[in-house]
Amino acid sequence: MTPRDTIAAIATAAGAAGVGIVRLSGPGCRAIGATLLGRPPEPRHAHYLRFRDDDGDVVDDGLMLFFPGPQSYTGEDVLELQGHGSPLLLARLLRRCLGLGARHARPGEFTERAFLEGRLDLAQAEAVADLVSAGSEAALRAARRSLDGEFSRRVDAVVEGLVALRVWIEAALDFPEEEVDFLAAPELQARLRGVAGDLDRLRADAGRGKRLLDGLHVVIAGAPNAGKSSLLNALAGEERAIVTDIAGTTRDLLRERIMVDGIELTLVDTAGLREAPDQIEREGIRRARGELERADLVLAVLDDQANAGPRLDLPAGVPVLWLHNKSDLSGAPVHAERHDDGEHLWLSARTREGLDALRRRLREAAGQGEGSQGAFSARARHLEAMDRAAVILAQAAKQLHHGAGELAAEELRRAQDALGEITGRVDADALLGRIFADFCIGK
Ligand SMILES: Nc1nc2c(c(=O)[nH]1)N(C=O)[C@@H](CNc1ccc(C(=O)N[C@@H](CCC(=O)O)C(=O)O)cc1)CN2
Ligand SMILES: Nc1nc2c(ncn2[C@@H]2O[C@H](COP(=O)(O)OP(=O)(O)OP(=O)(O)O)[C@@H](O)[C@H]2O)c(=O)[nH]1
Ligand SMILES: [Mg+2]
Repeated sequence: MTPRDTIAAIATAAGAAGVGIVRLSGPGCRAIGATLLGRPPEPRHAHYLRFRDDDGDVVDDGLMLFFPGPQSYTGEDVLELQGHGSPLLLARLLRRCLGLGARHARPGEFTERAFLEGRLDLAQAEAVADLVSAGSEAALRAARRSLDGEFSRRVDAVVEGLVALRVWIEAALDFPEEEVDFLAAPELQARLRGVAGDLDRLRADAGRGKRLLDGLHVVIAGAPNAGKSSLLNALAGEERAIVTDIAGTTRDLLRERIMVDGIELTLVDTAGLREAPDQIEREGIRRARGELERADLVLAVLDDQANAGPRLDLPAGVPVLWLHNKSDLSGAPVHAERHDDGEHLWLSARTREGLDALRRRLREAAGQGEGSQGAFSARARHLEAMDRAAVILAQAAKQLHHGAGELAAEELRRAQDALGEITGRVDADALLGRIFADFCIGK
C-alpha cells in the first residue's frame, strides 16, 4: 500500500452559514492539528481554539476534531476544523491547511478514500451522493437504505447463489463418471432458475429505486389545442408555457421540474400531434415523439368536447393516463374510469377541478405510495450490470441444459463479475471460502 497524501476541502455548502467545516484526511492530519492547536489533539475530543495564520493573525475561533484512523469517515486520520460559516474565513482556513502540507481534494475524494479503505462499497459510496442530492423524502429514505448497505446485501446474496452453483458444477466436472447425471439433475436446474428469479426481483426493485432518485419523467401529449400547455401551467402553478386558442402553439419541448406534494418530477409539454402544415411544427412533433419514447408516464390530453377525436398513436409499453380536459365546457362531472387502455380522468385545466385527483395519481406513479416501502436507491450503472448478468445467466442455463458444464461454469463466473461491478468488490475468494466451509465434497 502506497502512503497517500493529505487532502483538504471545505466540506460545507458554499455561501454564508452559521458554521462551516474544513475537513482533512490523510497521514498529515495529526501534525497539522498539532500545529494549529499548539499540542497534539486528543482523539475524538472537541477542542475549542483560535485558528491562526502562519504569521499568528487570528483567522477565526472554532472547534477542532481529530479522528485517528481507522475510526473515521475515510478510515484514514481525519481532522475537522469547524469555524464560522463565512466563505472568506473558510477559504483562509483551507489555505492555512494547504500551507501546512495538505493538498486540495478532488470532488468525491473523501468518499473515494472511504471506499479504498473498505469503509464503504461502491454502491454505498454512490448512495452518499444520492443522499445529499435527494429531491424528495422517498428518495432520501431510499438513499439511506443503500448507504446502510441494503442494496449491496441483496447483490451479495445473488452473487453467493451464483458461486454456490458454480461450485456444484465444478465439483461435477471433477467426477467425470457421474458428470452427466449430476449436471442434468433437476435440482441444479431449479437452483439456477432460483438465482435468476432473485436477480429479476432485485432488478425490478432497483428500477424502482432509480425512478425514486431521478424523479418521474412525465410527458404531456395530445392533439393540438387539447390544453396540454394549460395543464403544465396548472400543475406548475405558474404561467410557464404559452397558451393560445391557435392550434399548433407549442413547438419546442418545454421541461419543468415541479413539486407535487413534496415529490420532484419532470413534466414535459410537447407539440400537439397532427399532420403538421409547416416545417417548424413538424420538427416539434418529431421531438415530441422522441420524448414519448423516454417517458415513465404519458399524460394523454383529450378535449372532452371533441367526442372521440382521432386516436392518439402513442408508443407501446409506456404507461398512459388519459385526461379528458375542458370538462367545464363538456359538462362532464370530474371523475375517474378504468378502461382497457388504462385509467381515464375528467378534469379542467382552466377551473383546476380534478387536478387533485391527478396529483394523487402522479404521486402514486412516482412511487411515493405504498410501493416505495423498503425501496433502496440505485443508478443506471447498476441496472445495466444486472441486465448483463441476466443475459449471461440465460446463456448458462442453456449450456447446462446441453450438458456443457465447463461453459456454464464460465458463464456463471462472468455473471458474478458483472454483479461484482455494482459493489466494486469481487471478493469471490472470501465467498468461496465461506461456501467451501460447509461444502462436504470430501466426505
Ligand atoms: N462533522 C461531520 N459530520 C458528518 C460527517 C463528517 O465527516 N463530519 N459525515 C461525513 O460524511 C457524515 C457522517 N459520517 C461519518 C461516518 C463515520 C464516522 C466515523 O468516525 N466512524 C468511526 C467511528 C464510529 C463510532 O464511533 O461509533 C468508525 O466507523 O469506526 C464519522 C462520520 C455526516 N455528518
Ligand atoms: N374552457 C377551457 N378551456 C381550456 C382548458 N384547457 C385549455 N383551454 C383552452 O384551450 C386552448 C388551447 O390551450 P393550450 O393549453 O394552448 O393547448 P395545447 O394543447 O397546448 O395546444 P398546442 O400547443 O397548440 O398543441 C386555450 O385557449 C386554452 O385557454 C379547460 O380546461 N377549459
Ligand atoms: Mg401547447
